Amino acid sequence: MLNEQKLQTARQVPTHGMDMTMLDRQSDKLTLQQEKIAVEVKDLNLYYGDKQALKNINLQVPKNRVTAFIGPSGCGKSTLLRCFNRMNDLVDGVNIEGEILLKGENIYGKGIDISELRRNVGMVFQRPNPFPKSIYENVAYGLRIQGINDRRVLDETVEISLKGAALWDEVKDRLHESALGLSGGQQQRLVIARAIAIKPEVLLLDEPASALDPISTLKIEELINELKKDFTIVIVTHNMQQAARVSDYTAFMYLGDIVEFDDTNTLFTAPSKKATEDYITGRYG
Ligand SMILES: Nc1ncnc2c1ncn2[C@@H]1O[C@H](COP(=O)(O)OP(=O)(O)OP(=O)(O)O)[C@@H](O)[C@H]1O
Repeated sequence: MLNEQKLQTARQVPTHGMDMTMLDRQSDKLTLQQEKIAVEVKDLNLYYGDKQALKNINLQVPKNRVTAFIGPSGCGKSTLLRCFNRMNDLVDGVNIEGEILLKGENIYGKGIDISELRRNVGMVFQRPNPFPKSIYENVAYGLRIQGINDRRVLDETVEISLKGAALWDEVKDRLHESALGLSGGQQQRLVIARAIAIKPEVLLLDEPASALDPISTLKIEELINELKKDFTIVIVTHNMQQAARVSDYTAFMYLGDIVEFDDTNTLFTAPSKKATEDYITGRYG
């Protein structure tokens, strides 16, 4: 139902005051068929005890793109994100069925090395969580636990990662000072530098800017746009404008289902499901 009339209608509905013209930044419609797929979710069900939190999820996450999960509180966004690096394994009473393929291998299969998985799939949380160590040691941490202590390699990685996280200029003269002395926005970029230092395939961002002020939020959004050149990014956000600004593809979730998944432009301007339209136009959620 992506006809011109529907597109016009969808563009006319009020969308939480969102400026939908920003979505015209992509002149060409992205199509999943033309993408390389980084992660594939197949028939994924997740139960917390008796309660089913994810219902038969099937999803292809395109490589070197930003994919956003949106939907009302409790719909399963964070739960789905945490499946990508098996963070839910840590929850008591959780039961997971189905497959998630990363580089063709089922991460829930037998013989999977969880530490190796988490090296390949990095994660950044809502609240910045730097270690109580120096800025330098925070970024070098992942290499050190791999046994890499060569000063030249560490120096180079710290510099490249901090540059990659758009933080280098602000901290290059205080690398050996405590990371806890940085502002919240700087700490979040430091945590991103720490995550990218070990060159993961996929970077999971769970509401990475929701605890930050507007300027820091903008910096994180700009950073996400840069990082997708090197990483596949999946982001959970409550903020629909943010999803529209930063993502290439968006999944709208409701009650544990993916109701609709499409390129962001289409999902926000011409959703094919009424539930999606109701959500993005503020009728519920
Ligand atoms: N550790 C847990 N144990 C039991 N139930 C849980 C647990 N974590 C989440 N849930 C339940 O699973 C469902 C999905 O939660 P989840 O946190 O994934 O939703 P969400 O869409 O990310 O919500 P929010 O936007 O509020 O963060 C909710 O009903 C929630 O109560």
